[in-house]
Amino acid sequence: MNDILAKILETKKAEVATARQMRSEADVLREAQSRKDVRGFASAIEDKISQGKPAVIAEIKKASPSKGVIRENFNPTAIAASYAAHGAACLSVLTDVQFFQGSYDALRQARATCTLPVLRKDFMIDCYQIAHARALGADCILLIVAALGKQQLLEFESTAMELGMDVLVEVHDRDELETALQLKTPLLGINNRNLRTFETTLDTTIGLLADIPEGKRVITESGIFTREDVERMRSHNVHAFLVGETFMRAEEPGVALRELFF
Ligand SMILES: O=C(O)c1ccccc1NCC(=O)[C@H](O)[C@H](O)COP(=O)(O)O
Repeated sequence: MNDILAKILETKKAEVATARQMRSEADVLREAQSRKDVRGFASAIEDKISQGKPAVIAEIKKASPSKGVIRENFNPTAIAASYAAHGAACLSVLTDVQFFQGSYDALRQARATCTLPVLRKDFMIDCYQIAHARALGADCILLIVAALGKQQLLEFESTAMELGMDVLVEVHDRDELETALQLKTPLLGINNRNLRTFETTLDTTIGLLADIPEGKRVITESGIFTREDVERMRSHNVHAFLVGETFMRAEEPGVALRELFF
């Protein structure tokens, strides 16, 4: 696999190995288990939707492999406060340093600023990262089917759930969907972006909807830019959205959220 996802996953392996040398998994797990402050991520999404509103997972990301630096003036505290003031259901915070210029502090600061539940947006390849996510304060983790085998998905999901976190499982095509449906989590992200080619089309979400059973909450991810995009999704009964770039390019991200969705 000579692509960006493969490079990211290789880098993660080295990162986790270094982290393990700095601090044992048992120690991280103890801290994760001692935190009793988990916020309901899935329930925050359902609350919005039950009120007839779109559920927006508002992303905090400075840069990405496909777009380079997206936001120069990057202040996670101010961005989180802005999102919270303008109707976000949840936050998604990039913690990957090398490819997204994220940080653990960004997650800590964003979460400390508001009462919204927070997704640790990173590339999970090891149980160590799941425990570390909760130790940092994350309320939900992302599991990308393209990055993991079935046994890892099941194991990581159960570790996250034992720690009280929700799980967002992410797919891009029908085969990945079939695997994702074997997990317990109701949160099913469909990434409109192909993580290997960066091609992004909302047709990806629309094309998979017929194969998704009752009981799963579809979250459309990436490439949402206009009110027409939002209306198109809502006309297909998709009411949960994960949006980054559109908000990150706006002077006031929360105002951009309100204008796009409300
Ligand atoms: O965005 C990338 O370049 C990327 C590359 C490799 C793996 C993941 C990548 N992005 C993560 C995401 O999918 C987005 O941050 C998220 O869905 C928000 O998308 P957008 O609203 O288009 O910023």
